[in-house]
Amino acid sequence: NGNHWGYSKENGPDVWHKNYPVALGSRQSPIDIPRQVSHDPSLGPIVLDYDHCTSINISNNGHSVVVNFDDTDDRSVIHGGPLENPYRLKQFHFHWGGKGCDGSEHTVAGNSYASELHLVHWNAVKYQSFDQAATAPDGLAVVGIFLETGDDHRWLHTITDAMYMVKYKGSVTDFKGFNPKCLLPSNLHFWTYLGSLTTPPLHESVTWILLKEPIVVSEKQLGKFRLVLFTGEEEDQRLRMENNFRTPQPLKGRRIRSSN
Ligand SMILES: COc1ccc(/C(C)=C/C(=O)O)cc1
Ligand SMILES: [Zn+2]
Repeated sequence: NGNHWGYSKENGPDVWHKNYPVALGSRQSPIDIPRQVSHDPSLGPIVLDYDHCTSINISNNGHSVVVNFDDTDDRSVIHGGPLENPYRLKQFHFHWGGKGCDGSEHTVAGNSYASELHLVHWNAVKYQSFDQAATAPDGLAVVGIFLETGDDHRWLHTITDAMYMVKYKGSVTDFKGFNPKCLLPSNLHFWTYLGSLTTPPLHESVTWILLKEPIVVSEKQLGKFRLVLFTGEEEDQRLRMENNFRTPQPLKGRRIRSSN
């Protein structure tokens, strides 16, 4: 409908609760990760089995740039850590800021990063579809990876080179043979807590697994994210896609656990 949600003053995170009252719920994301988090020795390592993953396409959904995967079987799953089942990789996408500004969603001791990558997975053991899992309290698992600026990232160019193909909202283009394992930091130590999607419908269905170690990308590579537009080719307004992040939400008594 007309006033579809977005990231501007009129349709952004501060007014999402009008159409999505769960925005004021008890397990919303993102959150700030405090300096001291309880270490849980019973938390095993997170395992990402992406060796046979099948990327399909890259698209601009008007809110982010999304790489979609074939999730018709268990070819790419994560398991371990806080998870009781394997969760299937569905898609990954990014959140970022404006030029020279930070754009992560989660913060660490009040500090933001330049950008944040979300790898979205769903519990295909308990649920028949992603949409069904997306509304269940243990339906989704999202791995969050912080991006900080520095040298060029060796593999990110395959994604940033495809950005000009998805400049406009609603555009999609083939994107095969990409394995997101190349976007992981060397160390998989993580924080984990129960939260939600960070965009509408904001379902409280996500087990968050946030990696402590950021990956490094260059300002030039991040700049290519900002060539993408929120708006469609047919719209007269051309709005650069940037600052597509929600700010930290109240913890409301939730426990955050730390792996090693
Ligand atoms: C069922 O509709 C959905 C729409 C968006 C999403 C995600 C994956 C949102 C987010 O990344 O915050 C899930 C389901
Ligand atoms: Zn996200």
